[in-house]
Amino acid sequence: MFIVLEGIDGTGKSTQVQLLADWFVQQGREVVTSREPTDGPWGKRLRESAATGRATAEEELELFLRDRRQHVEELISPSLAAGKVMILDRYYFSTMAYQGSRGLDIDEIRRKNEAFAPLPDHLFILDLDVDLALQRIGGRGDTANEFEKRGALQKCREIFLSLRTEPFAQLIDASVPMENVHEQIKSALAERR
Ligand SMILES: Nc1ncnc2c1ncn2[C@@H]1O[C@H](COP(=O)(O)OP(=O)(O)O)[C@@H](O)[C@H]1O
Ligand SMILES: Cc1cn([C@H]2C[C@H](O)[C@@H](COP(=O)(O)OP(=O)(O)O)O2)c(=O)[nH]c1=O
Repeated sequence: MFIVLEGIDGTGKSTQVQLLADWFVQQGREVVTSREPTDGPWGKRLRESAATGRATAEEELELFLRDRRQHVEELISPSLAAGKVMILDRYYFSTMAYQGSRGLDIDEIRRKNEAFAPLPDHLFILDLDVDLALQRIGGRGDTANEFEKRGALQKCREIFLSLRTEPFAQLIDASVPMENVHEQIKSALAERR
């Protein structure tokens, strides 16, 4: 089973990945969790470029694709082939949202990814107001840099919301306490099994 959690920064993805993984382990399932960008060489370069000043959108897209190709080959596909539950914190829907918000063509981003990246069985889109998300990660959105970030995140949120009609997608209200978000995800899984 391949499960992906998406949403803008601060929506609670890494919190929910951990809660969900613990729940599957309690059911006796073997679980693998991971995240993108990865901790591999391409992912490290992406985090560095974010720290040292941004690459162009095209360069970023290229790096995310390289990082993801390696992730699929080395971890995602082998884990699924072994019958494990694979839970990911971000996947190519983040590329559609973030690099799409920088002006790249969203359908083309999707095509380039789906050429090699398997579709998830479940995509949970954690949705939260941008101001609340920024509050959770400690940014108030009132410096020039944060103001710019706020606008970009707003676009990302809209792109994530547009994915809710995908047959494998489920919109999750991330504004409620974390235990309640976890319950929403578990009941969506139970309904679709
Ligand atoms: N449902 C929730 N309500 C309030 N705070 C939350 C909730 N879920 C997570 N948090 C807190 O918000 C912050 C961001 O959560 P995190 O899981 O790191 O988000 P993400 O991985 O999406 O960036 C953390 O401090 C976390 O403890
Ligand atoms: C996977 C992915 C992430 N990103 C961005 C989203 C985040 O701002 C950043 C991820 O960095 P990370 O440090 O993992 O942040 P978070 O804890 O919020 O997930 O990279 C893209 O722009 N494109 C992508 O394809």
